[in-house]
Amino acid sequence: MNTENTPALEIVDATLELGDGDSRVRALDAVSLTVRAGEFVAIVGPSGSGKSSLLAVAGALSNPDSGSVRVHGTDLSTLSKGASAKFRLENIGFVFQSGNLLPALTAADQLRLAGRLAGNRKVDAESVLDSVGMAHRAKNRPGHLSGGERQRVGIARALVNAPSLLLVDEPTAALDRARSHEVVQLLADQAREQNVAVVMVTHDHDVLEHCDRVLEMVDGSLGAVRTA
Ligand SMILES: Nc1ncnc2c1ncn2[C@@H]1O[C@H](COP(=O)(O)OP(=O)(O)OP(=O)(O)O)[C@@H](O)[C@H]1O
Repeated sequence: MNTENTPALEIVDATLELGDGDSRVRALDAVSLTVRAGEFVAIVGPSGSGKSSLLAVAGALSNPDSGSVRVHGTDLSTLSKGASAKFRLENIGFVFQSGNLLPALTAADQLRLAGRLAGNRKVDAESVLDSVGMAHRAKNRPGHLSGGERQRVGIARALVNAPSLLLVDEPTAALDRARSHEVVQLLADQAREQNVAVVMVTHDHDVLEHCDRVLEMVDGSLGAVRTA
């Protein structure tokens, strides 16, 4: 059911418990979230409220105990471990706190490797880097890039296989205020231009103006702070 109207992400009543015995916690408590293609959603909330757990179930990294998670119409619980890994590579992009780039590879090679891992040998690394304003740094390794530039390359790498869903974890944690705005504006631009759904977890309330919707996680429950 890969029609144009299918949401990029549809989580219904997801509950996830972590830990054992007395330390068992309900990281997700009947969480529902629908994100359309091209939409940019921010998730805020205190430490330990369940934000990373939400990204983990949305990214097919863990299965909820109950409820369902669909990415572009595919119910993630129906996938075997191998199929889940393949699905993740082809359909979901991840952006981490400080880019998480491989030190030995040039910016262009980071993208080519991500393409090859997903069976995509025809990656036009230069043009994807160009779309995030980094074509002029294609031959640089991460050690010769600024924090903001590393984050841009990380975003380009996450987009290289044209995912339906981009999951972004604290992208501005290592950046100053000006670079933070630039990187989150870039995510907003990419959501629109590539028609990709973006879910970003952040503690940085300063950058929320770039998002279409802001949701707050409290004790495993998700509520709206601002709607589009
Ligand atoms: N592997 C684990 N085993 C047991 N409990 C865990 C595990 N991972 C997380 N938790 C607990 O689950 C709850 C939700 O954690 P989660 O990491 O999703 O929160 P978070 O909002 O992302 O926090 P932060 O902002 O600090 O990263 C917390 O109470 C945490 O202590």
